[in-house]
Amino acid sequence: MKTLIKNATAVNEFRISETDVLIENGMISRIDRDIDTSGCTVIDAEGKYLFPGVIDDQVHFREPGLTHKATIASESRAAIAGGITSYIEMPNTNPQTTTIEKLEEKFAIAAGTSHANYSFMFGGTNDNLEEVLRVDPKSCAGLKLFLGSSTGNMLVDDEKTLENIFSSTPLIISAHCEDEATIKANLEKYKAEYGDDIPVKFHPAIRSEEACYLSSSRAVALAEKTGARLHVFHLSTARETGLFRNDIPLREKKITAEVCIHHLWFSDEDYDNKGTLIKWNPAVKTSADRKGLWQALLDDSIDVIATDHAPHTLEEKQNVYTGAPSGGPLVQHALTAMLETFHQGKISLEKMVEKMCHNPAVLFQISKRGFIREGYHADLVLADLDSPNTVGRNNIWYKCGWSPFEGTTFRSAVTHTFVNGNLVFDNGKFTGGRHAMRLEFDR
Ligand SMILES: NC(=O)N[C@@H](CC(=O)O)C(=O)O
Repeated sequence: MKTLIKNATAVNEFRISETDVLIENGMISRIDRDIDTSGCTVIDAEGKYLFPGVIDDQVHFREPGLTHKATIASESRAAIAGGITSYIEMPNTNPQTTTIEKLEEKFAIAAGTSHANYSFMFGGTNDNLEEVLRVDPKSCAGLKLFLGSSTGNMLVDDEKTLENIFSSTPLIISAHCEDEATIKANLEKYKAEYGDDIPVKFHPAIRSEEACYLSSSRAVALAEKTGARLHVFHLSTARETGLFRNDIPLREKKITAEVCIHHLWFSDEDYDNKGTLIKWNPAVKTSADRKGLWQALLDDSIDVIATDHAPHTLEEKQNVYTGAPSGGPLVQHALTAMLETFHQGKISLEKMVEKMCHNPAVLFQISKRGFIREGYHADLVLADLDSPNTVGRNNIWYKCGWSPFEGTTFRSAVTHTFVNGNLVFDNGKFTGGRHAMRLEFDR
């Protein structure tokens, strides 16, 4: 079967050009103008933008064990509606992904239910170093370390263990960096004044800039000392961005950084209106922090944009501060939110594609994805940049049924998503059928 995407405006490898793209056997077989339509299913992409499928390097899909919040099936479906065709999922499930057996169980669930291409992070703990060292770097995306506590109680705080992990694993270490002692001391201070019902606007004072900087700078120093390959997840402060280099190409970096949609979009001015719905770890901080993150993204100190998609039920989120879990769902709206920032003049389409599609593939050495290239898997997204739509409960695909963007009108819409050459999302409808594959790595 041949599919031909006709007259698209492709954004790829720092160029924008009019082109046709021919798909055969799940792969991109030709990129050219005026490709012959005979024998092809033709997708008219006139006036639409074509991007490589987005690769999200940090999601929590809650399976196994937390399926009242989300499942691999439900969230990967929301992901393809949002143009995300591949994802890397985190180990803070129940049971945690801290043995090779548990890792393979997750791969089995994804093989049977995922709508988008998948891989997983192995979880490091204070006491599973031996198992970490058994993980084949080709078998999964990398090693996740929670250097600050968050959903799922996976804090790694034993200094000796950390140093051992950093100096011995060949895996890419992806770290959640927030200093636990600082957070605890801050929390006690606010609890003394407010009890459990702390106004959520103090979340960034509790999970403070200092907590982030202390932990990120320690992780970076440890990586420099040991030669470990470190990727710092979800930077949330301007100050942390100074820890990362932008004078060498990504392929040569041993220490890299990610920023998430919510830290680029929201600021502490939004707590009054959104409350615990925008309670994330690390916390959304000041507008000056947001500005610093944008600057670091554009000057390449930050390499990747991700979601940290972390759904909880609305009921859970509506608890008072200490009981409301941190995290929120984002995969369906990440690309349209970034396209909105393009409309606002904050980023070029080429840069957006670099940070959401190319760089996650390069950074994790994902085989044949992340670019529109002949011989690559046909993971592709078409978007209409002039199709205003408002996020509301009637058009949200997350199992939890809510979004921090509710009420927001985006000017752009994802119209078509292809996973491995198959049209899986077509003008607001899922076509049925699953065509996802396990991600492979060129390591
Ligand atoms: N980001 C969050 O606030 N929450 C995440 C965990 C995490 O990444 O910290 C979750 O799994 O709920």
